[in-house]
Amino acid sequence: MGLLSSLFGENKTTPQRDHHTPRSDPSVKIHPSVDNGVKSGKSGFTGGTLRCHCKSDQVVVEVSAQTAHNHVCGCTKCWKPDGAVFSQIAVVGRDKVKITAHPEKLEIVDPSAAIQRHACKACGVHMIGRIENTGHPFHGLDFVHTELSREGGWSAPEFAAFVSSIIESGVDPARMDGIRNRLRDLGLTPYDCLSPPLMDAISTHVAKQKGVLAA
Ligand SMILES: N[C@@H](CCC(=O)N[C@@H](CS)C(=O)NCC(=O)O)C(=O)O
Ligand SMILES: [Zn+2]
Ligand SMILES: [Zn+2]
Repeated sequence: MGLLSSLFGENKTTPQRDHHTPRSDPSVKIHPSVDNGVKSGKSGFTGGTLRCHCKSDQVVVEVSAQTAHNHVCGCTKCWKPDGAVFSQIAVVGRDKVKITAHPEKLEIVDPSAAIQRHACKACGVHMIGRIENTGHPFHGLDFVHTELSREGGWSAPEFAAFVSSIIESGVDPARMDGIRNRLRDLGLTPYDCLSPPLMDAISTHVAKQKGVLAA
């Protein structure tokens, strides 16, 4: 069935909420950091140390500030721990991020992507996502997975991004209602791109670049 006929045709495949549809699917492994409830961040927290999953010669990244805009992401590009359907990812100023051990083990997963994800060649964990394009709305921010640190107190995930994209990793579309409701139960409002404040920030940046809004 084509895309349009699946959306508008008689054989509509999008599941409708009825008594067979679970309100929430607590069996889904969203991400280990949120599956037992979202932990709050600590005020006054000033950063910590991220380590890759290698048993020896770990890549180490020092982050010397609290993160912001932490969220879970369902896209296929962000690194996820084994068994998780979502990644957990936050941003921090790139001047607060330093690779302090084994930078030679890092490689950029996709140099053509807007976010250059530096992954450990040995264990596959993404240590930083960096934007080199100075015109990008998020230039100056690095993306980090704070679960790679032993410290507690990092900013808590606030929402779920790119939720529909989990289907691209093989999740059955029929489970989407249950998974979105599980995210809502956890306090992570599901969006199919980024959250409204972040989408507004991107469009504000683009509007200023185009000159339709005062810089
Ligand atoms: N549906 C796509 C979405 C990919 C996507 O756009 N990811 C977002 C969220 S991380 C992004 O900002 N990508 C920029 C990039 O990867 O460089 C997928 O799952 O692969
Ligand atoms: Zn590693
Ligand atoms: Zn992502």
